[in-house]
Amino acid sequence: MILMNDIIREGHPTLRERSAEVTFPLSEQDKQLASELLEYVIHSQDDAIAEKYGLRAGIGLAAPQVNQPKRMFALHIEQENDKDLSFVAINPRIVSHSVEQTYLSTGEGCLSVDREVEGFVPRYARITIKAFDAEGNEFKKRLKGLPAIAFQHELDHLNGIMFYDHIDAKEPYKDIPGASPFE
Ligand SMILES: O=CN(O)CCNC(=O)c1cccc(Cl)c1Cl
Ligand code: NI
Repeated sequence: MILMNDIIREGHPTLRERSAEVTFPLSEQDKQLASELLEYVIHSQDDAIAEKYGLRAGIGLAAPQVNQPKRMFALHIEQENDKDLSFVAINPRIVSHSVEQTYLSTGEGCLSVDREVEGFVPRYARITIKAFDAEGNEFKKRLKGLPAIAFQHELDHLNGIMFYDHIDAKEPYKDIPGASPFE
């Protein structure tokens, strides 16, 4: 299982690389990686397991964060209407997006960043994505709210982008035109 000391931190060059497309059928290693990424985010949100293994909570985890520069990440977001969002996205891409932007009013955090970086991170408010599952089946989703924000945070990791790259250093809380905050 993935533990905190498997997660690389800012300064490690892999975090600034563009990850490579995954080829199908997945190798056994890539299948294992995909399931371990999802397992990490699920475990990290279980207080008992997180405490037992010293896991810092996350709603997503990208392969480059465990020094595997491959285009895959996992998301696990429990939603009120218990329509949990829980999946691995392989070779993910945004196929369309709203003009409207949003941002998390609390800002974003990252397991690869051992410090608070304050400020609004502008994200597309709504996105249509396509990706493959571990069996090679392509799927399409329309996301908004936290799922949309998290998907963009993870996709950035596959392109060597960190969340704070989007924060206006001079005015971290600068109003983002036409954006409604996601509270
Ligand atoms: O790349 C994934 N991580 O670094 C996991 C830790 N960060 C989070 O769970 C997190 C926290 C706040 C906002 C967003 Cl969008 C995300 Cl993703
Ligand atoms: Ni991150």
